Amino acid sequence: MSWESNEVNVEVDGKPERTLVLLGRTGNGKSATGNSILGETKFLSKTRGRFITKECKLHTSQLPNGQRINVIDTPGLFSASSTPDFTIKEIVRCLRLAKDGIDAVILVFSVRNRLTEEEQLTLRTLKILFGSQIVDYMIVVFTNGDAFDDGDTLDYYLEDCPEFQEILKECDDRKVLFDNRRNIPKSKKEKQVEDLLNFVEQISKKNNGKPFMADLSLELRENEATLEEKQKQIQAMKGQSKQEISQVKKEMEKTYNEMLEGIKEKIANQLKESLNDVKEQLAKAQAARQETEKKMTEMHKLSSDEIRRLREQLNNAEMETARLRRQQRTQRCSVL
Ligand SMILES: Nc1nc2c(ncn2[C@@H]2O[C@H](COP(=O)(O)OP(=O)(O)OP(=O)(O)O)[C@@H](O)[C@H]2O)c(=O)[nH]1
Repeated sequence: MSWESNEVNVEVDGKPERTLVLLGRTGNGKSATGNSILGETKFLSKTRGRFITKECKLHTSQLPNGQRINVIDTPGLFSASSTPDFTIKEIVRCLRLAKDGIDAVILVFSVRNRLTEEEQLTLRTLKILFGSQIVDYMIVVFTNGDAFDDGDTLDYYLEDCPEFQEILKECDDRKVLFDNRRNIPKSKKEKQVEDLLNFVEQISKKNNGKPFMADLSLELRENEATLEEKQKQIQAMKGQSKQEISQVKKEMEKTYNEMLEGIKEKIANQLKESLNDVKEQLAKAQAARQETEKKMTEMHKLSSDEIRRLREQLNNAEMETARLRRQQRTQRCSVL
């Protein structure tokens, strides 16, 4: 229990618990945002040293209205350095942690970091990987709100960042600015969390209370429930022979592994598709950049040639003027 009774007022539609997943590049402030949402430091954020989130983790807090807030922090899942195996493993871990599905996907960006090329393709990647309905659950959090302490605003900042336009348009402009520093005024701390959680409630209403990825989470949970049931059966088989017990154990492990492999394969196929798409988009962007550079070099060469030509013309004209002057002088001398 972290938020005290008079803090963070959110109108809830009765759901006792909400699960939020934080996604974003390493260093954008996911763990720090998770702590701000929970109202206390539960995730390790690299304030000092070089702590990097290595696997999906869940922490929980309770709001004054009794609602539990589960926050899942993730490692940088879509960076160029993450292998597909690692990403699949972490997505499965995240789905397992989100027992009742995901109520909101929080995309975390920092107003202090420029977007990388991969980040610019975030929306495409997420849509291919998780389906286009992901946008109905998305909220964009911009961290390092303190960068605007001198009076700038997020809207003013975004005017200069066309790369965010599509993401924000697709998620109905659900965006919140977070200042994750610990010693900020209490009212500021509460307001940013309240704004975020009000968006979560809005999302739930819009999606008729159905969380995101609920089906896959349910599939995992049901299989885990079967697994637990089988384990109980094994414990109850005390009178049976070792052979019989080992047979049931084997069957149980086989069924569970098959289910897990099925889910992993589903995710792997979608991941492959999204990685190919990212590769293709990056190659296109690189080709376009090379083409522009080539054109610039040609233009530069053309203008250098032009300058050289004009300079030669100028030299010739000067030489001609000098020649004419000399001629005039000679003529004048011969007349005299
Ligand atoms: N001034 C300021 N610093 C922030 C803010 N949010 C995060 N930071 C700092 O940014 C750095 C990175 O934050 P993290 O929360 O560790 O980032 P992360 O995205 O979780 O990174 P990984 O754990 O590596 O995935 C830390 O030093 C934070 O203290 C903010 O709003 N303002």
